[in-house]
Amino acid sequence: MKILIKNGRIIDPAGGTDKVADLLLENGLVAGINSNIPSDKADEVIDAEGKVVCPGFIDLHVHLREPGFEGKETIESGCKAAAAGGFTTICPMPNTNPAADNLPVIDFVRNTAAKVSPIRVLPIAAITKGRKGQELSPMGELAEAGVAGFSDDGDYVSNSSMLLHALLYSRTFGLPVMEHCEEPCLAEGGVMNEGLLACRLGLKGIPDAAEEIALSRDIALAKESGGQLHLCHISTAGSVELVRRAKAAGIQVSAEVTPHHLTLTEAEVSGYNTNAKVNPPLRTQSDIEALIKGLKDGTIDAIATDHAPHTANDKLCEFGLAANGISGLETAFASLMGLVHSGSISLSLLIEKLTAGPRQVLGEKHKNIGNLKPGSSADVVIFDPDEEWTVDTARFFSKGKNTPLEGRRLKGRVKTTIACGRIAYRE
Ligand SMILES: NC(=O)N[C@@H](CC(=O)O)C(=O)O
Repeated sequence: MKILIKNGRIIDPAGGTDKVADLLLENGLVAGINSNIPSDKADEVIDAEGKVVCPGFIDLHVHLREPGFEGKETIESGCKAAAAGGFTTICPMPNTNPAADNLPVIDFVRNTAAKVSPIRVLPIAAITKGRKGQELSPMGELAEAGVAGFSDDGDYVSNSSMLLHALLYSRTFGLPVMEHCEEPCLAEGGVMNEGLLACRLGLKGIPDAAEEIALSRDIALAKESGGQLHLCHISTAGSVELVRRAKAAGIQVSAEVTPHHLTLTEAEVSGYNTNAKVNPPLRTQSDIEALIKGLKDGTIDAIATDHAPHTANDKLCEFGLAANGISGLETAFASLMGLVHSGSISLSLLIEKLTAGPRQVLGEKHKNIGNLKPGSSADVVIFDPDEEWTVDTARFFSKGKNTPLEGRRLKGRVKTTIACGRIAYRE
């Protein structure tokens, strides 16, 4: 099977490419980039004039909810949503029921994905059994089975000795330990960012310190162990500075930020909108500025959606009782394009943080994704950077309609997603 993508602006940050040319995909791999590749060579020709062609996006952090919470999302609905969002590789988190802390659950996720998913699914296994923080999961067995990393996401591994050992083991596996940094005593009962607005709304806040204390301890443990620490969804200016200093000191640490923490502030919560309730909470404009600076100077390695779908009932309730999370796969790219259109970041930086950046966190084993070098996996997204559209959750592939972006105009639209040389999504 040969697919020829003609006359697109090909941007591949890993290969330093940014030019108008043709891209040929053959037998699931990138065959080459050239000008005027003859069309008769291809089974399918896609006209990409005026569009951008880049490596398929990689999302280090999604919640697919299956097994256990199929009312919120299934592997099939989540993977279709991902493909529609331009993602060709996603890493589902293990906070399912049962938790993905053992081989049968990991196998179930992988086998189901193999049957129903148009894109690549690289599951993350739990750090501790049942994500309870008491006893390590069989990390060696899970690593051998090919999981992409370890995380108790949704919960912080409070026991320092437990996390130290997980980091020590991660060294032998060459896999990231992905931490949800939240000091539970400080965060307890909090439902939004701590500050004046929380006071005015009468809601209990979560202070920056809850994230920063947790993250500081984790950095100390990464230094102690030499393990590969990855910090999930960092959200405060203080966290950016702590990661910056850790990297400068040579500690092996990487970090991700979500599209919502880069584009939305706590003001979204003003009308007690439960669709803006998320963990970590939406913060302030100065946090956004620090996070963008962190993307630009390399402190933050990747943008990850933390796609957290919930049912309508999970959100149709008092603010304090509503579930945390934003369904993000289908709006991530376009909402981030807002940062490009406003001049806050460049298009190539955005693409880098959705492709080469997360690829690096996954390690050498996955070096054939996140770039368009010949021989790499034929994972490609074609998008129109200027097309405007209105978010309509009724049209989401995701079962999770929980987004504060409903009805918003966004600029930038995914047109075609190709994963492993096959069309995964076409508008
Ligand atoms: N990010 C979220 O707001 N929610 C996550 C878990 C979590 O990180 O709290 C979820 O699984 O729903």
